[in-house]
Amino acid sequence: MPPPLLAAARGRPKAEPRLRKPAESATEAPPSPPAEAAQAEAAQAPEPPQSRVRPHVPVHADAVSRLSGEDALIHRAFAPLASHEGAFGLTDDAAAIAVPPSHEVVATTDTLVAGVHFFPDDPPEAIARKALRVNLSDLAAKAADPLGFLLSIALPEGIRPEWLDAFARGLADDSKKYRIPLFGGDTVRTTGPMVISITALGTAKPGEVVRRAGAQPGDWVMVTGTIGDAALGLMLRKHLGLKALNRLGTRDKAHLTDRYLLPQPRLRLAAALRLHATAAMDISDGLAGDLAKLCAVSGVGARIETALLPLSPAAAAAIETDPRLLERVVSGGDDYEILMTVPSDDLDAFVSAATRAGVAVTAIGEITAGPGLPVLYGPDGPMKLKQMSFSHF
Ligand SMILES: Nc1ncnc2c1ncn2[C@@H]1O[C@H](COP(=O)(O)OP(=O)(O)O)[C@@H](O)[C@H]1O
Ligand SMILES: Cc1ncc(C[n+]2csc(CCOP(=O)(O)OP(=O)(O)O)c2C)c(N)n1
Ligand SMILES: [Mg+2]
Repeated sequence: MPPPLLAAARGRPKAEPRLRKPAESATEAPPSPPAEAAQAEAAQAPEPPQSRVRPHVPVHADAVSRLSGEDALIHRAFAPLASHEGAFGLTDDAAAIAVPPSHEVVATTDTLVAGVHFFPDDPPEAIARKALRVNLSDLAAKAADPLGFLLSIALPEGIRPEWLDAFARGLADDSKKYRIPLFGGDTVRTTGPMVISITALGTAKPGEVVRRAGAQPGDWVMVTGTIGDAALGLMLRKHLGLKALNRLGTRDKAHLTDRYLLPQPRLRLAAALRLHATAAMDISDGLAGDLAKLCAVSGVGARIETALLPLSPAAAAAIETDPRLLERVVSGGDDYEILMTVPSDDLDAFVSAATRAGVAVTAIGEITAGPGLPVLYGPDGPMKLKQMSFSHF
């Protein structure tokens, strides 16, 4: 016996087909009519039915959270971050988000894998914040304003509730700090290492996004903050036993390892970038390799003076003891600073705007006619790098 609903459906008289005949269906696009005919057809066509506007319905999130362990976990850890009404308290299939009028959506995603991007025993708060911040850094490099983010997390066996609560706390802190609410995500079990993937959405006015393509010969090459701290911090974390790093004082060491753990997305630079930068990107893989990518898509070359690189006192002290560390500084990655090019006529205005925004910027070289790989001049002339940047493959 079929269930009553199915039986009723079977007994129903066939409805008139409402779709077009198969020959005209979407699988084979009909030839496009001439413009005049199309206009006439449009004039006669009935108004498309208006879709129903559904009122906002209060969400019974507590009841949902009682359904399964997975729902309870999502409700407890992540729902508090879903402050946007359109995230429906993380109880629906998808979020529905209004974009501010006359803006476009800027979308970016980055994945972090335990053992590849962070150490499994890093503090869970810091892992969460890093996962969000590396995405915010991409939005910052495009001069976009944060709108919201999606979080997918694959958890191995043995992750304790306290770990997840701390992870959620770190994420909540940064979600508030950078005013970027959680729109949704996915939580799954994995038999491999932990994987955290965040997709950040931002907004910008059409044409305002600063591209990697756009650098012009004669532009200044500039960076925010300091370069190389995180790469040296990673060496410290890996206990590579390098004298130059081990000899640093406790505060210097803490500075480098903090810079590895917690990137500082330079979102405040957005207005200055929009006004003055011809090209921009964030430095995730390493200055030399990332500049090479920017040059390649811009069809230019670059000449960098490493003596001009902004270094923290800790990095400067380490390089002074062991000059070979300069190579790590320019190619190690994990900086999450912004690399941008600025026409020489705009330099003063750009530096003033950045300074007003509280972001330090430094000119480190110039864009040359190309295309070609950037050349980095060190104390002994052009550097011959074993590799320009981190690469997964
Ligand atoms: N699996 C993928 N599917 C689609 N696009 C990808 C994928 N991986 C990378 N990309 C795209 O390739 C470009 C370079 O990626 P990546 O080097 O990771 O940039 P970023 O340093 O900004 O994260 C970006 O436009 C990114 O969106
Ligand atoms: C435990 C650990 N080992 C090595 C690194 C170095 N590292 C891993 S990925 C990466 C580059 C950035 O990651 P990627 O996935 O390439 O980010 P994207 O360029 O897409 O933003 C670096 C420098 C690290 N961060 N942590
Ligand atoms: Mg990426």
